Amino acid sequence: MERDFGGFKGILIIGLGLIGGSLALSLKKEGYKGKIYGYDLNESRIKKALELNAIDEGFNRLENVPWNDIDLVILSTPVKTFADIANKIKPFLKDDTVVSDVGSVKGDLVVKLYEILKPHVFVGVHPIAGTEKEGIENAVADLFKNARLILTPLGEDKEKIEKVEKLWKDIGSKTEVMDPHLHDFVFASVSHLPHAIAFALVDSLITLSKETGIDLFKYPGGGFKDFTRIAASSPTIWKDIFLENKENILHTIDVFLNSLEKLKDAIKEEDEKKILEILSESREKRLSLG
Ligand SMILES: NC(=O)c1ccc[n+]([C@@H]2O[C@H](COP(=O)([O-])OP(=O)(O)OC[C@H]3O[C@@H](n4cnc5c(N)ncnc54)[C@H](O)[C@@H]3O)[C@@H](O)[C@H]2O)c1
Ligand SMILES: O=C(O)C(=O)C[C@]1(C(=O)O)C=C[C@@H](O)C=C1
Repeated sequence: MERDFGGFKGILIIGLGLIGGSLALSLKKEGYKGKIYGYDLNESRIKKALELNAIDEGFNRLENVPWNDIDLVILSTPVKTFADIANKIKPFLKDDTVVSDVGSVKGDLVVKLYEILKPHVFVGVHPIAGTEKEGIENAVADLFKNARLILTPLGEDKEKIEKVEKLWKDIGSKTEVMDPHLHDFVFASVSHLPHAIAFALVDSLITLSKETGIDLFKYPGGGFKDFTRIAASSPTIWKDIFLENKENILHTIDVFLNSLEKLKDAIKEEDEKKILEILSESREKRLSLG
């Protein structure tokens, strides 16, 4: 099929961070011929995006954006800013302009965005790719190649939804449609909980270091570093994700605490059979992931 990136002629990326920047670089690298505009509150991000040739023009005031040239807007800021941005851009949008996002939370948030933005079409998107780094200075042009991408569309405008899907397919993503609330349970489990645990694990070592006066951070080997890479992620991005997907995250944390208690009890009781059972089952599951 022809690579037309959904046929969009002008794309505005709001938030020139790791993900917005990587999307702009991917589009350029894969041969997107339309114009890419960037908007960010942080002027240094705009400057960097222009230096990297990730965008054609950059703005830090919405009034200055050439709205008549834009038929797709992609929100790529922290998720708790989305509703406010949607309200602010709505008066500027052309009738047929589509709004989409890359946020890590969908659920009630995309329902809210759909309501704010209608009659414009809003298509929720979540690329399952990223790193612990932030900002366009750390953007990666191949980030979305062969990566899973979840679409959580609402409404009936199949044509516009397919255009958004085509754009991501043309930069190499493997797309899949999911109910937005199911999405939030799934990614609370496989992404948000691991981040919460990684942050909490580092916090535990801070506490133990303070309690003992021993700087435990002098000693980590590969295990601790592998396990906690994601605790170096942006606090602002993750604060917003935790709050916006609160109920699912609270539930997954409870389940995790139960698992930890189960292991703790087996260790306390020196129940070798139980310990082996827990570790073997987990190991097998982890090995099956490759
Ligand atoms: N980092 C990941 O691994 C990852 C993966 C998939 C999806 N996401 C999602 O992508 C989105 C962006 O994350 P990121 O990692 O690129 O973050 P980032 O911190 O690298 O970039 C966010 C950018 O948004 C800008 N910004 C913040 N508030 C703004 C506002 N109100 N108006 C305009 N610009 C504003 C910041 O200046 C920054 O340049 C988030 O919604 C996040 O949940 C992140
Ligand atoms: O690899 C990482 O650093 C990531 O955290 C990427 C990751 C993930 O949890 O897998 C983080 C948030 C997203 O919304 C999607 C992907």
